[in-house]
Amino acid sequence: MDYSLEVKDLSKRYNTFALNNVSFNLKPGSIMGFIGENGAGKSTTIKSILNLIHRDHGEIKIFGLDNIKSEKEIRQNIGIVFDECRFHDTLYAKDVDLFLSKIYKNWDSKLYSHYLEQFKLPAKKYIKEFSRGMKMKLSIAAALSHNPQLLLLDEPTSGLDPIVRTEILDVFLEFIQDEKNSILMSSHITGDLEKIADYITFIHEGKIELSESKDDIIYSYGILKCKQSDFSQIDIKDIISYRKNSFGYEVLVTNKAKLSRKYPNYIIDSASLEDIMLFYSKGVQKC
Ligand SMILES: Nc1ncnc2c1ncn2[C@@H]1O[C@H](COP(=O)(O)OP(=O)(O)OP(=O)(O)O)[C@@H](O)[C@H]1O
Repeated sequence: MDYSLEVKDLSKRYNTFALNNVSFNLKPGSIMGFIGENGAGKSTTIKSILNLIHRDHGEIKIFGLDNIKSEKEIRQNIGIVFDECRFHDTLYAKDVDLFLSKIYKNWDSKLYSHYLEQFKLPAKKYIKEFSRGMKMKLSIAAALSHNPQLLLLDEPTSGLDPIVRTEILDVFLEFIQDEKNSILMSSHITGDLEKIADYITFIHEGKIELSESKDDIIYSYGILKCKQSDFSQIDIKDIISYRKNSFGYEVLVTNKAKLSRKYPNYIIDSASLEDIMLFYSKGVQKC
């Protein structure tokens, strides 16, 4: 199996929004960060992958199987975490064990207890008395304890402090160590993805702008800075997007190394994932 997840030409139209031929692939043994501004289409894509919403067009394969025809079989092998805890407030963490053992064939109560211990979650305390961080850790413990091969995570670390986030990111890194498992994780915390993701897929207004190795993106993208009077010297073909400020222009470019030679008089700084998102969202796009 070449890919754990293949999304091809996925389209979905709502009244005022459309996913437009979304395509990307996720390799086993890797983490893909799924980024984009609010309303870009991340959750709509993840819900389509899980067949929670009806798509208009496209094909989705998970472990090489069609996500609709083989939904039941696939679900047994996927761990899901949304940004809200899906367990009822009046349950104890230990009740989740009983409940999910009836749903998942490969449910591993020992592994679940191990995660409760690792995350310092009390087995006998109402979930309504858990903090947000505790609820997220409970969701992650539950998502991992039926030994899935794919984790689909929609903002799993939102609203959590850096210590809890680091703890959770370590668990995700451990999860993919066997080279069979993989993770698709949407997040606005691009710094987290810079730490753990192997690939980044960036969606903007329902369209995939890039889906590449994180290292290639960080190596290739840059921000060229020039004075207002020099802006016309920049070849329009080299401009992805630009922003004007009081000092001059900032231009998002790719192929930083080549352009540093082409424009030796201008500074080209490295671009972070946040910069890239910002330029696509707030900059003026030229090509
Ligand atoms: N059931 C629905 N009916 C109509 N429009 C919807 C529905 N669900 C989502 N949308 C719209 O689709 C667009 C994309 O929403 P989506 O939740 O996929 O974005 P997102 O990238 O996950 O955003 P966020 O980062 O804020 O979670 C938004 O404009 C949203 O209003």
